[in-house]
Amino acid sequence: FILPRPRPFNSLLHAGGEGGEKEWSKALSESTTAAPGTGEADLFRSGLLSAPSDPSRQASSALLTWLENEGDVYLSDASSWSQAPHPMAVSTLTVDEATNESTGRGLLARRGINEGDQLLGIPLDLCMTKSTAFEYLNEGKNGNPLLKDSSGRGPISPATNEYIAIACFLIYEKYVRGPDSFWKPYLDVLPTTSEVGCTFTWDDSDLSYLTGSPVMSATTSMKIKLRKEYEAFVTHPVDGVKNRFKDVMGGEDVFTYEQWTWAFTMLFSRAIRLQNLQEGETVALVPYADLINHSPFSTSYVDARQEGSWLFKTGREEVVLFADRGFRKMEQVYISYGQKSNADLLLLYGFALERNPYNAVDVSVSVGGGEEGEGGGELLRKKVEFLERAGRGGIIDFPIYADRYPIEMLEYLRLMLLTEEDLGDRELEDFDYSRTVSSMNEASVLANIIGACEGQLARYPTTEEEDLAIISDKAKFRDISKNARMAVRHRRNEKRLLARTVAALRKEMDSRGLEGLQSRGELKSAEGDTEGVSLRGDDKKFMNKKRTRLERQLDKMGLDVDIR
Ligand SMILES: C[S@@+](CC[C@H](N)C(=O)[O-])C[C@H]1O[C@@H](n2cnc3c(N)ncnc32)[C@H](O)[C@@H]1O
Repeated sequence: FILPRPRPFNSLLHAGGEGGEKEWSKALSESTTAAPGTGEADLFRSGLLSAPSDPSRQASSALLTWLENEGDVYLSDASSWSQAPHPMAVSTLTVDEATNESTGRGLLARRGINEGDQLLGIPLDLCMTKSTAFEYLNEGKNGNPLLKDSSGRGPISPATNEYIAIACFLIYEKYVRGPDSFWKPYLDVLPTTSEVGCTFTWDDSDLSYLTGSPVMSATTSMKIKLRKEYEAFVTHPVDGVKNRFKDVMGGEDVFTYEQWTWAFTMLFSRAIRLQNLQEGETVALVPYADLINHSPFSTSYVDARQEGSWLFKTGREEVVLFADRGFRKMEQVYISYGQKSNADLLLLYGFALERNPYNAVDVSVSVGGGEEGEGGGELLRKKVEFLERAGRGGIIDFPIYADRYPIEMLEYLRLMLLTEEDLGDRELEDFDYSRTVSSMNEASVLANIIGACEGQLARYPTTEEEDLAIISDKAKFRDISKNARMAVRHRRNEKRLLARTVAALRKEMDSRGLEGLQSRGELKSAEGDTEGVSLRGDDKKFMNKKRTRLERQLDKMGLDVDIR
């Protein structure tokens, strides 16, 4: 039993609260001003909204109407009985303040927002999930035709990966159902592939600006992965949907690879993993919530909960968001997409940030110096076995941040650079690698990290200064594509981060009196003894390869992508 949602009305008799002076004056002021927040006209005057005739502004309005009509979502800027005015408004013209690049649509505070305020509540059945894909494609919900192949099965099966199910759903609704789709108002606000600009959709000319960056190999393997999934789900001669549903999906202009790439661009850049559902986790495209841009400084995350108050649960689930801090009127509201490096953001979201505390460049650390089986004495063998027992054999990627590197990396290197002399008559198990083993060992560790960073720096065809010169020539810089500008800024930031790490490590070696060991050549003999710690970005000949953070993240999405 759901009460009809009350419509706005202004009677002072229903001011709510305890009827005290404060309530009374609040009610008075709300009833005498046209709208307590910022109306669309105010936003337009401030340059935050385009003209009412602008098609992208009309598409935003159509989305809000759809949410109000189909989901009973309250998005009005007027207050109503028991309902505060909705606190946000859609802007079609947001920009990144540091770079002045367009960041597409975004949500703005239309009045002051307090920390803890609920910002939105979207019913789960207006979200695109594997379940809704099944309801619309397999069961013909809301007037959709029933899709059945020759053996009576629909396109989505329990075994279908969630991302692939939603990709199929998106393409079907946008390109097959088109104007008849229930989801049209939502599909109409989704950007194009090039507006988002994930690196796996860039052309070769734009990609060439990323030469030397670890994003390159991640991009290449993502392309390979998407192509493989396309061939398995769409064009496979027997099991592919083009063959199974020839009449609706078989045509040359639907379920194309371009549409597949667009669907995955939408998924990577705006799908949310809802964790708090009654039935566990699900991946979802959440209309309206997905208009909020990312800030690495935000601590707000979107998640699900049961609709209604703690007393009157409706049994339905909704997606909610609460403000992590106060927002001033007209300020842009941000959420966090997670603690992501610029490389991850560029690959999956098509942008990188000038200020990002989670920015990191991954360097690879491996056991064994050269070809498999080459070199390696007794001590190296023991180290490899020790690491394998600890589940850390083979190659490991460690993120280098601007101001820190993982303690785990130090521990790993201390072990790998341990000499016979350090060992004495003890076993490898007897050491506490979270502490300095010996001055010589510590100097080797720091020198190796410096070597890894310098090795990575040497892989870029341009220097940081050259990149800066390109960025500073404003007229020329504007003339290259947006992707190319992103790439140049990104590679410059990677170089800056690595150079800072090198400088900080040199300083640390100096302050700990370790620089002397290195310059006197004593380190060399220490390294010689270890027979093979190496740090490198792109060697393909590693044994027993470990997964990178991004690979693990993609694996969680059900996409087993090999990014090396
Ligand atoms: C979930 S959507 C947010 C809404 C989006 N701006 C739109 O127009 O639909 C994520 C996309 O927004 C853009 N975006 C989000 N945060 C950004 C930021 N801080 N800087 C630049 N672009 C951003 C990127 O294109 C990203 O792929």
